[in-house]
Amino acid sequence: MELRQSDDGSARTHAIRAEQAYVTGLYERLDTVRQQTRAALRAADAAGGRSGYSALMDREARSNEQARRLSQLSGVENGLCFGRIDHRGDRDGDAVDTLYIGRIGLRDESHETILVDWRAPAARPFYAATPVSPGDLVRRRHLHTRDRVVTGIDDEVFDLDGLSDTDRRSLVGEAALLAALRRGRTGRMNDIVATIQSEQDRVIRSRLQGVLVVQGGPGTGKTVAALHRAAYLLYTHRDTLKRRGVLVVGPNPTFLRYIGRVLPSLGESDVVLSTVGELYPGVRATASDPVATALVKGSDSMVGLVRAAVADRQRVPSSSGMSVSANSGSGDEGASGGTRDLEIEVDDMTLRVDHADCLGIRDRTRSLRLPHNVARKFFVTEMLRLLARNQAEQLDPMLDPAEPAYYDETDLDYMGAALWQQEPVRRGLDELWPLLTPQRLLETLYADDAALARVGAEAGLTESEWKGLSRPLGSPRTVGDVPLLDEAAELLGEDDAEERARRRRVERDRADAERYAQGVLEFTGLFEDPMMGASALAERHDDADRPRSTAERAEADRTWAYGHVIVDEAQELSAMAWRMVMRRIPTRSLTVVGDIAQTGSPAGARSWSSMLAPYAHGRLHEERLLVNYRTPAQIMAVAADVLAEVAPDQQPPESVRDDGDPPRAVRVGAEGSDGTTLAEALPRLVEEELTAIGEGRLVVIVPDARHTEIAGLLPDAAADATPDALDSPSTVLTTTRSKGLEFDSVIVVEPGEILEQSPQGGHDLYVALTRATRRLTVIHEALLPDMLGRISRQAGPPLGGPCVEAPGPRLST
Ligand SMILES: Nc1ncnc2c1ncn2[C@@H]1O[C@H](COP(=O)(O)OP(=O)(O)OP(=O)(O)O)[C@@H](O)[C@H]1O
Repeated sequence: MELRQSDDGSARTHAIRAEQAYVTGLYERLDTVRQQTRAALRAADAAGGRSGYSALMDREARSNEQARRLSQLSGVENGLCFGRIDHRGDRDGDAVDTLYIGRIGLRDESHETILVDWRAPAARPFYAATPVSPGDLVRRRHLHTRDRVVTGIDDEVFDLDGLSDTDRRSLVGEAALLAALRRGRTGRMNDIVATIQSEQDRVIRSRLQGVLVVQGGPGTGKTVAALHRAAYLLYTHRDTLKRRGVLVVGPNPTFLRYIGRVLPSLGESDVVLSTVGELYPGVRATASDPVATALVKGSDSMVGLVRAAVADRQRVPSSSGMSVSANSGSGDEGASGGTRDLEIEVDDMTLRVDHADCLGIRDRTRSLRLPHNVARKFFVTEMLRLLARNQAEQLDPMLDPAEPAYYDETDLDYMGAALWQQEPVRRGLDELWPLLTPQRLLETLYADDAALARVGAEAGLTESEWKGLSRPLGSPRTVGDVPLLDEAAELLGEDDAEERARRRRVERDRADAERYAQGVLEFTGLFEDPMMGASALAERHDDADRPRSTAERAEADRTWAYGHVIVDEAQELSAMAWRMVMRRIPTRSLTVVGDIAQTGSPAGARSWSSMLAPYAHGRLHEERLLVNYRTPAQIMAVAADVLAEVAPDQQPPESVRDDGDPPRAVRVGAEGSDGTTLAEALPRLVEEELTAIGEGRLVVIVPDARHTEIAGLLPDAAADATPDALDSPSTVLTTTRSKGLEFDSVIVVEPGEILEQSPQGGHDLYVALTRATRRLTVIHEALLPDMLGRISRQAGPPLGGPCVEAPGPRLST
């Protein structure tokens, strides 16, 4: 496209006008495509033709595809086109070849590309070109738009000689990146599709296979790059990933809500977002364990513990009246009591099975190496046979057991089946080899100290370790329990007879409903209407088993194998959590995003290779992000001092921004202040900071133990870590809950206490200090830790008021 300077305006104005004309054309085309898709959706919904369940499924699939396309087209309204690249070249004799880059690809009526999808290979130079290696790019232009209006342009010129005189005059310099970074925060992460940097682009376009680790300090764009990678992979490997889906694992529901808008804005909504605490279908765990317990539950000795817990429920009768645990399988019955025969009272008769026979059946059942619930069928059948034989002997003592007819297996099976209907028989056998859910297994284990001691010893736990697991029945489930549930589910397996029966029932009911609907249509005379079929009518009244999207099916299925998994804040995952995640991705196609320097969980990672090598089978590839796009340099310098103390081997990232306000320290309630208490000073400080940031977001980050107290001082701030907490202008969070988030203003309360609160306290403090995009204040009664010396030095000498502060808004007294 040739830009011409008009007589009545600057070259820039003219360039914007020209871009506006192009962008208007793109929106017109978008409107047309939307109309066409809407019509296709209506047609798919109304399609008649074959009736029956499979035809219904086909129709649903077509309709879902059109609906997905329509939602993609609606998601790209804002910032449809955000850039253009001019290649050196002479296609059609032009001096430059121009491509426009946007959120989706568009073609005009004659199938010429008018907008290139940002994920397409042709768009790559827009992100990858640098002044050092520009390839054949002459210029990269960012287009800024509001609604459908072009409000500005930014150019980066790689080859001035390649531009015409007019083009050169129209160059504008405002850096698109910095403009994006300076925007006030809204509590929701935005996509960065217009300003992806080349190191991030490498991450985004890395190949699908293998384990990609993205290590980077705070604010380096790990999360946002990982989300763009999800969109890129879905675009590039649509066939594979459409069937298997993509899972994004984040640290908590607030974080998931924070990032929740990015993928839809990139036209991808069919992705499962989950925390570790929600990864087991039907479970929503948010509570956490004390540090020592979390450490034990996260360690891989839990593999042995869960295995021993299952074996502990495969019992033989004992003389102490309770069933004897028999973990060893050797026949040595352990400490719980001596041996006893199985005795069950049925119809005035005591049925008996020898202890040795019970032991033999149990060991044979175990040797099948089937999951516990699946193997139960064998155990029960064998036990029933022996009970039936005993019953036959007692009913007719004259029968000679040596007589062949006596041992007719069919008779015994028949008698056994009748015995299975008797409550005492069921109860007796259930006690020996119960049908177990993972939840029941763990809850009853935690509530039974004797079982914990047995099972803990078997798994090699110390007394204090297994005692840390003890808790009463009905206690809230913790996030650390979820990987153990998953582990237990693997060992227990499912007896899927019920599910198969359910499906048969659903199909039968659907056929009934269709027959009934056909009758209704005939009765009402509507059967001649081509828009109305019996299956469609039946379906209107029953959509319980309607075909669901890949994401919906994946989310509901514990054994679903995803096509790709992205784990964010991955340093927090314990060894047990990794086992759970890896079960969901047998192909090991993963993106692992995190920062070892920010590990706060006692059971989290200290090194990527030690955590991931066992799974990666040599296919571990690491990319590093080194530039901090969030935290201005002055604030980052304070955080870097903390990092140097707590993890001297880790490098802090370099800030791209130096435009924040100087960080400050405010001392209250002690020497150096006028005695103002924290309770008086904090609400005023919050108010001042909110005024200073205008429309943005503020967080007060507190030591774990003081969350309730400090939330009580700030009634207007959101304090529960609910997903919508970030909709409020101010929020009170612990460091754990603030992971991955960012705020215009951050107030850290009593950093010394955060430092001391756990062995990982220094890392927590580093996380807290790096959440700020503009302003950081530390408020404290106790002396500041030495590692925060810079903030007090920056603050200068005490002013004699309640606070010691650097330039910037002062706390009014
Ligand atoms: N290329 C970019 N263009 C515009 N904004 C960017 C870019 N890269 C990162 N950002 C912004 O920088 C901020 C930090 O990004 P992000 O949260 O992804 O960092 P992170 O590495 O995950 O941080 P942390 O480890 O602290 O969670 C976000 O606001 C993000 O939108």
